[in-house]
This record gives sequence, structure tokens and C-alpha cells, in this order.
Amino acid sequence: MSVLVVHESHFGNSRAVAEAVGAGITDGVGADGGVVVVDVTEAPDALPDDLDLLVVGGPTHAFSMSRAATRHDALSQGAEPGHEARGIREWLAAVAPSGVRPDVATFDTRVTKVRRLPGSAARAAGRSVAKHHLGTLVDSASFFVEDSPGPLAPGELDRARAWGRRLATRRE
Ligand SMILES: Cc1cc2nc3c(=O)[nH]c(=O)nc-3n(C[C@H](O)[C@H](O)[C@H](O)COP(=O)(O)O)c2cc1C
Repeated sequence: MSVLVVHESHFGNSRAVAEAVGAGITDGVGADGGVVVVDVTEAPDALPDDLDLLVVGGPTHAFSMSRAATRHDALSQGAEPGHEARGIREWLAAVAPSGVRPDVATFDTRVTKVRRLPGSAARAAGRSVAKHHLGTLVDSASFFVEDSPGPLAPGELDRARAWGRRLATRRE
């Protein structure tokens, strides 16, 4: 099973979730299932033709996926430099689809305190997947941070790993 996990992260939380999801997928498919986890700034310009599952995730910024302006806001709030150029919004809009339509799952991180607010980068990413014909959306999930820079709320990495395992085994 060929799997690509693409993450955007400014404070490291979505990256940690992506790595846990990747580990969960490996739990599900076994160590020989090619699971690649990559930062969106280094993600491929075209989806591989043998791709079975694409997972895309990043932080919720201003109720949706990040934009250049919100990424600069993150930087001014102490985020790691080097992640301003491209977010998952821009990557999803630009990446070339593959010949086969992979399953696609999207995730986001967002703040526990405002979890009742409607905005979710995962849902926005799901809409972008459909708009750009990148594959079949099979699931979206949110994982929670305690505050903007983190940390992740207790248990979220375990939940992310379990979600990855479910994604890998859902077609069995
Ligand atoms: C500019 C900016 C806007 C944000 N807007 C929201 C928001 O609308 N809803 C929310 O729950 N969290 C919001 N957050 C908090 C982010 O979701 C949080 O920083 C992110 O989940 C951390 O993940 P990361 O370490 O992968 O960047 C915002 C953060 C920044 C920097």
C-alpha cells in the first residue's frame, strides 16, 4: 500500500500528529507498506501514480487552512521559520492529480478552547480535494492543542495513531 502523508506545521503540533498518523498506518499495513511522511514545503508537485492513500493535514488558521498572512502571524507569534512559503491550501491547489484516484483523508489541529467554533482546516482541505479532483475523500479529523503554540491535548497522539490505523485497514 503506497501512502503519502503531507503536513503543514508552524509550532510542530501538526507534524507530530502526522508522524503519529503515519505510525498508525504502518501499524495497519505492516512495515513493508511504503508510508512517506513529508513537510508540505517538500511535498511532490505531482501525486505518485501508484498512490493508494493521501493524508493531508495542518493547523486551522482563521477558521480555515492557513494563508500567507496567517503564516506570517504565526511567525510573529514565535513559530519555527521556514514554513511561510507554502501551506496545504497552496499545495492542494497546485499538485497534479495521479492517474488513479487515491483515497484521501484530511486532518487539522485546532485549539481546545474554541472547539465549538465551526472553522476547520480539515473540512476546508476536504473541499479542496474535491474541487481539484485529487481523489475520494474518505475521512476528516480534528486533533486539539491546548493553546496556539501547543502543546497537544493529552491523548491526542494516541488518537492520531488509532485514526491512522483505521485509515489503513478500512478497506480490508
Ligand atoms: C494566525 C493564527 C490563526 C489561528 N486561528 C485559529 C482558529 O481559527 N481556530 C483554532 O482553533 N485555532 C486557531 N489557531 C491556532 C492554531 O490552530 C494552532 O496554532 C495550531 O493548531 C498549532 O499547530 P502547528 O503547531 O502544527 O502549527 C490560529 C493560530 C494562528 C497562528
